[in-house]
Amino acid sequence: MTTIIDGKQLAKDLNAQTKDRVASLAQRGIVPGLAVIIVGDDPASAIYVRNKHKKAGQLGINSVVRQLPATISQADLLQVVTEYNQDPAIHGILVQSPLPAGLDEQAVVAHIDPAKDVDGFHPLNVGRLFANLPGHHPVSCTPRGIMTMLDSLHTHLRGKHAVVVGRSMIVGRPMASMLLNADMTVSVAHVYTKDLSALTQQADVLVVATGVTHLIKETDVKPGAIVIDVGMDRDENGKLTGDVDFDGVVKRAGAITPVPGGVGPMTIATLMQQTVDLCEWSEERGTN
Ligand SMILES: Nc1nc(=O)c2c([nH]1)NC[C@@H]1CN(c3ccc(C(=O)N[C@@H](CCC(=O)O)C(=O)O)cc3)C=[N+]21
Ligand SMILES: [Mg+2]
Repeated sequence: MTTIIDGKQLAKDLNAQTKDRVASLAQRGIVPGLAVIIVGDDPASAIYVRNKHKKAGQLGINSVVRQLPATISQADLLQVVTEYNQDPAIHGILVQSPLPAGLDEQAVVAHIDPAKDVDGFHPLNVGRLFANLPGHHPVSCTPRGIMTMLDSLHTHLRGKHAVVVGRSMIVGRPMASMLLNADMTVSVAHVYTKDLSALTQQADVLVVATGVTHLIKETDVKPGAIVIDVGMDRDENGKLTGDVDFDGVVKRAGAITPVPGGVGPMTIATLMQQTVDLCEWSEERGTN
């Protein structure tokens, strides 16, 4: 029997925990604050930001959405980040990706106070994850949410083989680091990988984040494998689908995430979790 990993339900469970933590903070007069900066008027980004804002409100997080024109200068954008860096009511800052052409996204991310870097994209936090340094630090929300999904299966990961397909800064690379930090043997595949299928067939845990619709078929998967689909692709009818051919792979996998209703909802729930983490950590340090 194949386990369908219910990302919606897991997100609900995680959000309930986050809401409890927010309530405990409220008893001490503390409200976690999240600043979401959105530049330009990309309609998909607007929907994502609205969803995050709505979820934050439901959990008692104070979310501030700052809509900026696509014509804003790099210097003015950095100044907005500075403003939130200095605002004690804000614990997490997120700059919605992608930024319009002409703006330097890496420079903007590097300008965020690492202690408020709720996406975990700041180079300092990327380095902390890569080095597996001890202590509190934010990490990329999608792979962290995937680790929570893996935890929910209560399977032994140590020494098992994880194959991550995709090497982006947001998913593939931090995912590989987290799986390595969980004592897995990790392979990272990408667009230049030769004989991808021979590699993916060795995976006990297979994470696919390529943006290539239905790249992974039933015969690419080891029987009983855990298959995590990070794809958010549109099929020929405009319907959301993944990088994994779910209908085929579900026959062979031990566990699999659907799209939609898998990794996506967990990403948002993890963002909320990490906003509250940042708030609690700043309280522990006494610096906010
Ligand atoms: N700085 C930054 N941080 C982000 O975390 C970030 C970003 N920029 N830019 C855009 C991407 C995209 N992203 C999604 C999160 C959840 C769903 C999600 O909940 N998806 C639902 C379905 C949504 C639908 O039906 O369209 C699902 O998979 O079930 C989607 C997309 C976060 N992003
Ligand atoms: Mg999903």
